[in-house]
Amino acid sequence: MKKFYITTPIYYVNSEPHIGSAYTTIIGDIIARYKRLMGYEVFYLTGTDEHGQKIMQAAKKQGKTPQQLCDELSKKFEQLWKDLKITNDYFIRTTDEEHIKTVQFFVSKMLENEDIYKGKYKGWYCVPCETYWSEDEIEKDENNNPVCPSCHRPLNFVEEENYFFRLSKYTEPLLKHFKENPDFVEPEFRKNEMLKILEEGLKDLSITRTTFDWGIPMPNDPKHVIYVWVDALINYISAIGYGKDEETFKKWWPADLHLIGKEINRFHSLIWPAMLMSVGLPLPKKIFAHGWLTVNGQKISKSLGNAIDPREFVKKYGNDVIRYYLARDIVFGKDGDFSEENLVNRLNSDLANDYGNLLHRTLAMVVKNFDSKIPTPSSLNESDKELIEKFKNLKKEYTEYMESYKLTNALESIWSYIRDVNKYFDENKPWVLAKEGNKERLGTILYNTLEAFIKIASLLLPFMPDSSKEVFRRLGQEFNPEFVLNTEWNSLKSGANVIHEKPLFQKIDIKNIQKVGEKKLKQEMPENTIELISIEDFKKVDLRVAKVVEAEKVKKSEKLLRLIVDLGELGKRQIVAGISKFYTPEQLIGKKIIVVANLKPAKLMGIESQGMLLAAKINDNLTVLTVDKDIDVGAKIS
Ligand SMILES: Nc1ncnc2c1ncn2[C@@H]1O[C@H](COP(=O)(O)OP(=O)(O)OP(=O)(O)O)[C@@H](O)[C@H]1O
Ligand SMILES: [Zn+2]
Repeated sequence: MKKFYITTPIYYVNSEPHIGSAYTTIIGDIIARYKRLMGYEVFYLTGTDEHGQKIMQAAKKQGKTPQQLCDELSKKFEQLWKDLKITNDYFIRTTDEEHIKTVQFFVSKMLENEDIYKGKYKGWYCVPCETYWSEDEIEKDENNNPVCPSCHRPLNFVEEENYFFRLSKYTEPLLKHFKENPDFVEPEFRKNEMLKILEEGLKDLSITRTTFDWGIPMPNDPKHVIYVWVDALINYISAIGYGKDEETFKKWWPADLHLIGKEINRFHSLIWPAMLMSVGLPLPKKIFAHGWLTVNGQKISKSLGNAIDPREFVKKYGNDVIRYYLARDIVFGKDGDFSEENLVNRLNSDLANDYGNLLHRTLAMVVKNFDSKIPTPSSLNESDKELIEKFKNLKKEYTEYMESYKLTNALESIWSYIRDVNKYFDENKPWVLAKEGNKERLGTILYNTLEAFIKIASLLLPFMPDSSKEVFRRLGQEFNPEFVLNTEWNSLKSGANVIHEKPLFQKIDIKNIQKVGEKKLKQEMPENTIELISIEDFKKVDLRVAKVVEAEKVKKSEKLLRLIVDLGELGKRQIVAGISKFYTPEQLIGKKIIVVANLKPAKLMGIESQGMLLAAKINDNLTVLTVDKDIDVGAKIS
């Protein structure tokens, strides 16, 4: 039997799942169900990533042990996948005893192969991404603080004795693999990003940490815990028995598809393949890095606080509608804004109007003219033959698109056919035939429309499992989409009793909906958690009213302005502020603003800044704080 092994990333259990994590899992489920429909034996894997500093910090914030936090949140992920009817075959947790053993076994092999050495790591680390960054990779924020080039959050400086993986050694073999397997990473533009990194040459990777212990101990030196990404990536083989059940492992490995978000492509397309090369295992066949769901152009994420709870949407619109919307409206591979308006539009026009209504109209006529029984077709004319021919083309197109993961295109093709079937129905005017009493021709048209419909429902099964099953029930057919698709035409059993109930999809008036909107999920990330401070802490900050007396742009900087401000009794100060995108120097001169007067001086682009002005910022908007009534400069703020 043909087999297909597909994986999602394992999700960090630092907070609850959101629509972004659901997106990957739903897309994975669509692909898994499609492959099963095509006769493959499928293993669909998902799970949770539970080690590392990020989880440890989240647990600490909540006064829990990391294990407690992991147990609680991992359950929520597992439950959500059940609620969303995800057909994963296994759910792996990186705190599973078996996984821990496998990771140690894998790393021991890397040690045996002399791919690991001891060294000193000195550089930056992003806890939210659990990623190391070198000095030349980091970015700076407007206050010149180092931030992560991937998620733009603050970085920690790390200096530790670590074990390193000789990743650099695999630059050439990886380049060769990329050249020999041009479809290894998709989409193409994501592959090119990886090639660029490879062409610059890979650096060795620190793969252990010593400053905390929430991780898997290094087998030869348990003071060190294994870097959480090394631990996480191994899940893809530990779940299928690597190192303990050779037969199962051989059956499934190499994976056919690692489905991931674009921000973790480097780990999957470079580091993971190098790790596999190191222990002599074959590489996965394909890595597909999809885009992000965004809100107002920003990534939906737990830590950005714009997370949307998928359960609310499922409750309101149903599982199939969400699945359809995500696959149809967000072009697979690219970023796309998640919008409830667009979702409702898709529901109304594609699902209720084009699709559901066709079944409704046809069944109404079967009830009225054929005593609720599927009629028997008679001889075919040109328009019938064209309908059949067009389905053959659709099936071919659908298979090609689905095989290359062009899910959005596959749905477009199906809808183009649905419009053809609607046209076939309308142009043959069955209501006229009914009036004329031409039962033979009427029966043929209704039969063909329903045959087309059950075929469409079968193609849609991976996308909308509930409504597809419902179509079989309403047409009084045994649920067997494989049979329907493998039968050229006339798969429907005539004489079967149909069920004519309310339409498959109900339209919703966009004006009357109360939007589910953004529901803030619990925030566990430290930088976003509101931390309580005492009044004494607040009093340490000396805030004063100051007047801007001079302002100019800092040469060679897009962001910085140099200001001279008058603080009255405290004299004049020079302040450098990252507000040039929002204010011209002229707009600031004469303004009374708020300044932190007791901040340690710091240099920005070589210019000393002797304080800091206060400004409010959200998304791409910034405003400098001023006073409501006139007051003397130097006035204290409390
Ligand atoms: N906005 C999104 N759009 C599409 N996929 C997403 C989105 N957010 C998360 N994912 C999926 O989840 C994976 C990352 O999982 P992770 O647990 O790190 O979620 P996260 O919300 O991005 O985390 P955090 O905000 O805490 O950094 C991505 O690779 C992708 O598969
Ligand atoms: Zn980051």
